[in-house]
Amino acid sequence: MKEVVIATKNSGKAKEFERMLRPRGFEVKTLLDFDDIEDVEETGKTFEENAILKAEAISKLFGKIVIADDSGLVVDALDGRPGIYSARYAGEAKNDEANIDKVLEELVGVNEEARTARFCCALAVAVPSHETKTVFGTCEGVILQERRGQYGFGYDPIFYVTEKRKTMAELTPEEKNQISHRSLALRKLEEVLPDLLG
Ligand SMILES: O=c1nc[nH]c2c1ncn2[C@H]1C[C@H](O)[C@@H](COP(=O)(O)OP(=O)(O)OP(=O)(O)O)O1
Ligand SMILES: [Mg+2]
Repeated sequence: MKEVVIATKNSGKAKEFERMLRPRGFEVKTLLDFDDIEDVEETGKTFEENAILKAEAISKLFGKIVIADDSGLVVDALDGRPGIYSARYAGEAKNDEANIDKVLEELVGVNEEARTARFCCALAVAVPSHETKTVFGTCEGVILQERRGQYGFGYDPIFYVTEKRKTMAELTPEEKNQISHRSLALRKLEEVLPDLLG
């Protein structure tokens, strides 16, 4: 089985990559499979820049091809926040529940039509001695006033996908992987780098 390393410590992302890549014949390794790998500082100004920082740092460390994912929630009524700061929106501790509470509080009094948002995902592939490639995927939705659903991770319970009439957290993992920003970006990656994932 071919191995692919994803430079993430997020178990929600890790499960999604496993579910998407295992049927394509890959064994997925993430940073959760290794001890003591330091966090790569996300000092970029865009999802792409942060994905490149993570992919290149871990590729250099392992001497291998590495894919990194930088993603987040962009809310129109909040001028694009939490955006690249999604993981630590309510504080350094990276707490999904606190992050959701903060977004809901900031949107109190904002009516449904103005609660549009999108999930964004930049994937970067770092190949030793080659130029790093990036792709980008988005998924449009609306922020509800309360949580719904048990699946997924992060902001999924408050992100309503209009065409599915469900929140991301009400979709099964398979259903989420058919429409998500992450799966769209991965499909683009297959087009850009067919030798890697084809
Ligand atoms: O499908 C998603 N469904 C719900 N929430 C999501 C999704 N995709 C990203 N998100 C949220 C989670 C986290 O608050 C932030 C990602 O931040 P991001 O820095 O890319 O990841 P992270 O720090 O959790 O792990 P790592 O950097 O090790 O990959 O956006
Ligand atoms: Mg991060």
